[in-house]
Amino acid sequence: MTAAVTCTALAHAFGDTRAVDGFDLTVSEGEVFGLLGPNGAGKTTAIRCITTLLPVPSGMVAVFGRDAARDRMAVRRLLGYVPQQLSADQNLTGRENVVLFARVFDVPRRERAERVAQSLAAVDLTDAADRLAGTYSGGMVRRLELAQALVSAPRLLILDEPTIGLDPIARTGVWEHITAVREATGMTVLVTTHHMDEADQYCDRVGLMHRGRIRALGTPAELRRGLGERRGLAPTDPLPSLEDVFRDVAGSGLDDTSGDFRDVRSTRRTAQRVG
Ligand SMILES: Nc1ncnc2c1ncn2[C@@H]1O[C@H](COP(=O)(O)OP(=O)(O)OP(=O)(O)O)[C@@H](O)[C@H]1O
Repeated sequence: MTAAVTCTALAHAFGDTRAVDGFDLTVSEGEVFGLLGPNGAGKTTAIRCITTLLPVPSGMVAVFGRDAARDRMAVRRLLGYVPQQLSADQNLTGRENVVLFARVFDVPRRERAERVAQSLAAVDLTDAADRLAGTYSGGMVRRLELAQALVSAPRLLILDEPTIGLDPIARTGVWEHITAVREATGMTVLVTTHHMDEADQYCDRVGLMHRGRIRALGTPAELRRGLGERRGLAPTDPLPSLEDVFRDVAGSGLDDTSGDFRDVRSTRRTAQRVG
C-alpha cells in the first residue's frame, strides 16, 4: 500500500536556524498520526513542507506517492489543512465560510450545498450554521475550520495544534469529531500537538520531535512500555507517561529549547487567534 506521507532526510532552514533537519517520517493510510514536540521543535515547518506551503530545499516529501516538490498541485488536491492561524472569516456565517472553501477547492456546483451541509453536520454545527462565525466559541471556530478542511473530501487531513488554547471540554469535542470523521471516511490524519495526554488517548502512532527531527516513534503504549522496561519497572508499576518518554528522549536539551510543553506562548497566540 502507498504510504499517505513519506518524508526522507527532509531539511529546511531559516537563515542559521535549522528548523527541520534530517526528518524521516512514514504515515500509513488510515492512521491518526501525532507529531509531538515542544515549541520550536520544527513541527509546523515540517507540516508546511508536506502541505507544499514551504519548498523542500533538501530531502524528499511525498503524499500518496506524489512528490511535493515536483507535483505541488496534485499534492494540494489530496489534502485538507487546518493551520494554527485563524482560517475562518468572522464576518461570514459558518455555512458561508464552508461554501467559500468548497468554491476554492472546486467542489462541483451541483454537489456543493450537500457537501457543505454534510461537513457542518460532521462537526455538529448544523444548528449554528447560519450564525456569524464571530459569535462562535473557540471550540466552535475550531470545528468550523475542520468543516472547511473536510468539504473537499481530502484523503489526508493535516491539523496544526487543533486544540491549542481551548478548554478541556472543547478539546475533547474537537478530538471526538476528528476521530468520528476518520472512522466514517477512513481518512488519514496527521496532527501536531504538544499535549502529550491527548496524543496518548487519540493517536494510533506518534513521533516525538525535538530539534528538527523525530527522536522516537511508535504507538503511545509501545513507547511507554519501552521506557518502563528500560527503567526496570515491575509489571504492576504504573507505566511512565508519554511526557516522561519525551523527557527521556530529549534529555537535558529540552529545557533550553522550550521550558515546558504547556508553554504560555501557544496559549497567547491562540487567544489572539480566536479572541
Ligand atoms: N518564518 C520563519 N522565520 C525564521 N525562523 C522561523 C520561521 N518559522 C519558524 N522558525 C524557527 O524555526 C524553528 C522551528 O519552528 P516551528 O514553528 O517549525 O516549530 P514548532 O515545533 O511548530 O513550534 P510551535 O509549536 O511554536 O509552532 C524555531 O526556532 C522557529 O523560531
